[in-house]
Amino acid sequence: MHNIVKISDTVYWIGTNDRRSDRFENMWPLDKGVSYNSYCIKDEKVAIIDTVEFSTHGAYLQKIEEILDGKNIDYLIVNHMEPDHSGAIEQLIFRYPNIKIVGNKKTIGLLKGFYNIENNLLEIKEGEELSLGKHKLTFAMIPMVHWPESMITYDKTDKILFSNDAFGSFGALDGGVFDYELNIDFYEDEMRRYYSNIVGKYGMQVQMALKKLANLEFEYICPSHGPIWRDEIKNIISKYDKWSRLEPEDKGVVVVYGTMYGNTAKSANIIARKLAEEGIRNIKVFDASKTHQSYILSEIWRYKGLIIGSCAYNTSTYPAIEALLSKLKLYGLKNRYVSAFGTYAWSGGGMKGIKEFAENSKGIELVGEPHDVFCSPKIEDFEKLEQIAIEMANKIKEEN
Ligand SMILES: Cc1cc2nc3c(=O)[nH]c(=O)nc-3n(C[C@H](O)[C@H](O)[C@H](O)COP(=O)(O)O)c2cc1C
Repeated sequence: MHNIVKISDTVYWIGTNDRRSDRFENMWPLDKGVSYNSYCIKDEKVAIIDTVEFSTHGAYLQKIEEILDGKNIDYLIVNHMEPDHSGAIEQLIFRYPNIKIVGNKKTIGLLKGFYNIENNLLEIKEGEELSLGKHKLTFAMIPMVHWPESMITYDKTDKILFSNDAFGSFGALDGGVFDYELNIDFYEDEMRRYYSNIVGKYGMQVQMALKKLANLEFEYICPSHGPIWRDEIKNIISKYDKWSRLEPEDKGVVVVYGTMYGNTAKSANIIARKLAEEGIRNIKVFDASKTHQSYILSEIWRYKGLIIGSCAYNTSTYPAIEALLSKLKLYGLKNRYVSAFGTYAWSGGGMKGIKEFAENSKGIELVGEPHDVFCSPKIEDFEKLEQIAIEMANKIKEEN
């Protein structure tokens, strides 16, 4: 068989890679692509778990045809209805008209909504079992991770967890599919980016899902994007636990600023240099207009310290910083130290949004005295900006 990956004797990865789309959800950059993972269990009965994004359905159907070798598909299990996974359902039904679609009550509503599908449905409930012959599958609901119909499928026989978007990552699968075949650092970063961008708002629901998983014994986690996890299962579960509790992973500081003419950037550089002199080794500096929010959010999820700067812009915070703050508020960022700085030329306003965010968000501690620089930083500003860095560094160093 060509380009078909076996997880066990009868379970296959039949996903596709997308290196063509610029953005995921038309928003998050896909510099290194993304995979849409689908799986096939070929037992007495044949089940497919999720499909792929529409644009890759050609390669997908070809793989299925090769694996089936003339057999029919009995079930399509729909763990998630987001179109990057449900995008080839219509094509699958067209080729295999007797296929029964398995989902929960909410899946069934969305099948009608997106594709006008109402027939040949099998509604399953939490804990119910579906037998394929040797393979016994059970289902658990993980609502709002990150859609209401989200569920996971567990293969009791081969101890495989089909985890839906949980534990998924950006990044196409460049040959390697299993974690032990890959450079894990890259996918860990892409998993953090996926988590913070896509799932970040639903930490509480992820915590509930993790509690359900704790009762299952599995040898493989097969998510809907990115690598299949075997050797790194403990590691990725512990990362998910941290991220969903909004606990930082590492000591370090993100410095992010919004600037039109570079004066706010000067202040950011002064702060970053002082952080380094104070012994902070992980310092990530971003111009919010240049680096996509996707990457900045990911680093904010990683580190405990966050220093935000903005020039005044029409009495308010610079739009690129405002957009970032609005995401942080929506996602409920907490357990962070935050400092503020700004630049202005008449009545100010750049730091307004940052201070409001730091003062009004639960679990955020404002560190240091926010400092607004008149036009461009001068000697008298340097000390105040450096003081912010010193106080932030002290807080970070106090952490275990
Ligand atoms: C379009 C525009 C709007 C501005 N709005 C304000 C404002 O509302 N209040 C203020 O004090 N300064 C305002 N400024 C001045 C800038 O904040 C100031 O020049 C600052 O030094 C710019 O920093 P930067 O070099 O980092 O862009 C504005 C400047 C521009 C170009």
